[in-house]
Amino acid sequence: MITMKDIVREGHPVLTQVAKDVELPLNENDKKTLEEMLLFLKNSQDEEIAQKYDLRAGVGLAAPQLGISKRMMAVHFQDFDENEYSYGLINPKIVSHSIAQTYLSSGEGCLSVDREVPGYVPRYQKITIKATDLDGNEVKLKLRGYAAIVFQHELDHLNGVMFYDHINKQDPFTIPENAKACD
Ligand SMILES: O=C(O)C[C@@H](Cc1ccccc1)[C@H](O)SCc1ccccc1
Ligand code: NI
Repeated sequence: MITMKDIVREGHPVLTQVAKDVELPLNENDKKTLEEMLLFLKNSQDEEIAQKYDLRAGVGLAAPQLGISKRMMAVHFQDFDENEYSYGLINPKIVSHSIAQTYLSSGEGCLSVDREVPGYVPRYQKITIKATDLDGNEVKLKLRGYAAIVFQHELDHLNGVMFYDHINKQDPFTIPENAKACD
């Protein structure tokens, strides 16, 4: 099972590389890795398991965070309207997005960053993502608000971008242009 020792931390070059497309159909090794990533998120949100294995709660995980420079990501969370999202995705891409932006008023964190980095992280308010899921099906997801933020955070990892790269250097708490807080 994946634990925190398997998650690479900032400074590791893989976190700033653009990950490579994954060959389809998924080979056994990549499928196992992606299933393990989804299981890690579920374990990290289970109080007993998280305490037993000292896991930091996570709602998303990207393969580069395991030192694997491949375009695979997992998400497991409920949004503020209790819609559930639980996916292992391969070669995800944003096919359309709003001009309007959003952000979390609490800022963002990252399982690969062992420090607080205060500031607003501007993200698209609405995105449409296309990807292949763990069963080999093409999925098209229309996301907004918190769900859009989580997916964009993970997609950034596939492009070697960290959440703090988006924070305004002059004033971290500048409200992003045409943006509304999502929480
Ligand atoms: O490091 C990661 O990629 C996982 C992040 C994803 C994330 C961070 C901020 C905002 C949206 C997604 C972790 O989930 S950070 C810990 C966390 C846990 C619960 C809720 C939000 C953030
Ligand atoms: Ni992260």
